[in-house]
Amino acid sequence: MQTREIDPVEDLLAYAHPSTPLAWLRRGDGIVAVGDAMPTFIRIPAGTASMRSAMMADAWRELADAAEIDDPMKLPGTGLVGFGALTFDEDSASDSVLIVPSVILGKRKGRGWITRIAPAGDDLPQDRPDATLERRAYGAHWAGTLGPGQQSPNGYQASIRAALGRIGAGEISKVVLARDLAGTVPGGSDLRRLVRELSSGYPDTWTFAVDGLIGASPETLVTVQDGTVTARVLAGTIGRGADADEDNVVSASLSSSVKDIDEHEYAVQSVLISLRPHTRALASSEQPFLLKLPNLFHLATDVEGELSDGASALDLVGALHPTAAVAGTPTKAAIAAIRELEPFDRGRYAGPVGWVDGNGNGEWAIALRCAQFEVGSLRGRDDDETLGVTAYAGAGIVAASNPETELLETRVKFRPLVDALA
Ligand SMILES: C=C(O[C@H]1C=CC=C(C(=O)O)[C@@H]1O)C(=O)O
Repeated sequence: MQTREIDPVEDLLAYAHPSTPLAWLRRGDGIVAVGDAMPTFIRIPAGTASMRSAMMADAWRELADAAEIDDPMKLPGTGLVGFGALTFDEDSASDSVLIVPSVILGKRKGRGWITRIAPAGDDLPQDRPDATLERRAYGAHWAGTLGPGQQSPNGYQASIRAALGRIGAGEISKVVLARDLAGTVPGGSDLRRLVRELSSGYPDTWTFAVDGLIGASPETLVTVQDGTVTARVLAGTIGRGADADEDNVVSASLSSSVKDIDEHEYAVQSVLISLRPHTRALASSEQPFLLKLPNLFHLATDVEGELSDGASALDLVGALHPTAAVAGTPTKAAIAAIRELEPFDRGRYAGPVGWVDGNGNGEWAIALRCAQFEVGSLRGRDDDETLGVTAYAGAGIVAASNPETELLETRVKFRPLVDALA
């Protein structure tokens, strides 16, 4: 494979495939797979005996070890890259995937590049590596529908009450329960429009499109870059106020809410415990800070350490997932409660989504504020066939949770997707 510096491209998404975009963006920077070039898929289906993230990490290591890497730039996202989306639950019926595109365009801090990945023996262009790049005009505006999914608002509140019973009985301390919205989008929709709207409306999030999973997540599961490991833990949420004064009131109430601070602390501890064996000098701030997004405030804690054992970003994904920001505490009992109290399979919602490179560096988010589009068989599909879509949002339940407030919180978390699909 070969990476070459090119003039930075203004709109990376303009080069992506309209119906199966593969993209990872933040503040206009990022990487996208170009057009129709067929990627290589590493699919880890349901029912595999061992941990799917470990199988993926092994498959990636094998591929990376065999690759000839020609990457003079050595920036995050240059060189050999695989885009991944893993299921939340090992028992999910959905596949976990790692996709290696044959052409990638990237941009970071004013520098642009093109990466071409080809089987050994194939010729790669020596000069003007971007000569054949073609922008694709965005397709017509489209709107989708989203309505009740398998978990109704009443059903959701009933599940929260059941969870509160288990918390009261001492079985669990925290569990994150989600609900779903289901709908369709017209056949032939240019899904890049949705990705573009999410990345411009929520520039501080990781905006992703991987195998039909599209969203804008504020939560960094883990990044690894040249031996430095970071994470951004989020838990504890309140909707934005109508104006600056109301924003001050609601954000102050979140910062002082014992319930939210508790909920947050479980999530921070789960990340610290999982990262500690792989790092030295692991540090996090004592107090969470307020992360302000267009739709809500979160309590946030940034974590940073130095990698001590050569683990790859994918290895750390396996060690960290599922954190208590999306599962609960203790993990096993929380997963059992989720399986019983959520009447649907989460698929890749709340799972790890991101990329890994040939040296084990990478950026991974938790797939939140997202929807799964049924694009599995999209290429070669009839253009007028509508496309199914399911969106998900959840909330952390602790002893002091109120079912109605948590339901409202999921409504606020659905906003990015619901607005962008409307
Ligand atoms: C489970 C979700 O959010 C998690 C991440 C941040 C804040 C959360 C909360 O306050 O409940 C959740 O733990 C979701 O967006 O679907």
